[in-house]
Amino acid sequence: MALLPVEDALARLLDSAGTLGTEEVHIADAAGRVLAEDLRALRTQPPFPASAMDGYAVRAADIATVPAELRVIGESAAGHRFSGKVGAGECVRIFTGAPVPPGADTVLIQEDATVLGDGLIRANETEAEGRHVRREGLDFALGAVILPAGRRLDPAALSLAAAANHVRLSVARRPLVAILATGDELLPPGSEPGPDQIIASNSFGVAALATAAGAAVIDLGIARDDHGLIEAEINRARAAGADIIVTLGGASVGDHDLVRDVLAGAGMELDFWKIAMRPGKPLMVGRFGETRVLGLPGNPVSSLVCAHLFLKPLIAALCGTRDIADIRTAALASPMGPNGDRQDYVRAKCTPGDNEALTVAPFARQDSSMLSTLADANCLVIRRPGAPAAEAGETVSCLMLRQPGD
Ligand SMILES: Nc1nc2c(c(=O)[nH]1)N[C@H]1C(S)=C(S)[C@@H](COP(=O)(O)OP(=O)(O)OC[C@H]3O[C@@H](n4cnc5c(N)ncnc54)[C@H](O)[C@@H]3O)O[C@H]1N2
Ligand code: MOO
Repeated sequence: MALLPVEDALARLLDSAGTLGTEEVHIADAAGRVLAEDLRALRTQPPFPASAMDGYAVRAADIATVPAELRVIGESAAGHRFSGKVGAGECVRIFTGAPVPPGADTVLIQEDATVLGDGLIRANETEAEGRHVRREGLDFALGAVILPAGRRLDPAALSLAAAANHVRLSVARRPLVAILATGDELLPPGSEPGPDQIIASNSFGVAALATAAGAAVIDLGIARDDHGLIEAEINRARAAGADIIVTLGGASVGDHDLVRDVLAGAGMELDFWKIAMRPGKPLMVGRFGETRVLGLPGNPVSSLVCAHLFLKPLIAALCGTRDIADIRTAALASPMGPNGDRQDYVRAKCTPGDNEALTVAPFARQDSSMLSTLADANCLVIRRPGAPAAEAGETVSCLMLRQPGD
């Protein structure tokens, strides 16, 4: 039977994945969270016509012909407005951010004025009306939608929300991701492995990816290849209220690959198992009601590549937003052979050239057990199923894992 294409697998995974409800968080704790509803300004910014420069608040008509002498009748500083009005032949010393007093319509920067003493200045340049004046509401007006629902609260969004006087924000509840490693051979880092043992690594990368994507994570540790032990951990994840259960390993066809059987026995509804992808063929997706299950293959590279392609977008969808993969085109530094029938994600390194155009060098070794090559890669060259051989210099698509050149 033909394996499920990657795009179809992703569409099925994301189908009906909506937000998990909302909660309020203090703005200081809201970084990376996703707005649950449109955010409206609670104030107008700037709340008054404000000077954009240090200088003198003047009437443009008074300096239409220069040089022109003006009388300084007061000062307007940020936080301390001048309470009077500027009349003909008058001006007010003003600083950046300060309210422009009534009567004045322009700010003459101080570089264009000479202080004459006795409360007088001389304007040496003309200035158009409204110059260096930020009109009231230039940034946003009371009641305006400043950020849409679904916007991730990045640095600019957080500062904007704060400027609009929000202190608590309604955000999508974080999905809870429970991660379970399986395998008799696995020990946690810091252990002294026996001759047949290795260190369980996948949970750490997958947890980091899930956290960065906006999830809360519980690490269920390592279950041995034992039906009862794996089932106990799955039950623990469900009791903890996991929205996504991620299993690592045991997803393939070997005699000790028990995960799928255990999950099925526990009542998981299997959506699909095995997809047309390399690495990551044994990916398994199912659900216990609203709890989604993502069975990632045990090979470390397969686990992380699947987490990038499937776990990240699923977390984003459950947060009410979209994960848009960073895919760039690059010229191949060396030729690639024809691809097989699975979509291949080839570990590679992208480098920007003089004109910013990218060149990508695929690595010779593509074993899905090799974390050293994955850590060295800054991108994955996407090779379509059945893609013909590609010459050096041909353009290919690269899924970025880090910045090019990094
Ligand atoms: N006869 C077949 N054999 C395999 C097939 C197949 O189609 N037919 N598929 C291969 C592919 S592709 C993959 S990927 C692996 C996936 O197997 P599992 O998901 O069952 O993973 P395991 O067998 O448990 O482990 C594979 C490998 O990864 C190591 N591992 C597992 N968990 C971790 C962890 N948390 N941290 C670090 N390393 C881990 C494990 O020791 C094994 O070396 O199956 C192929 N076989
Ligand atoms: O597809 Mo497996 O994930 O090649 O190593």
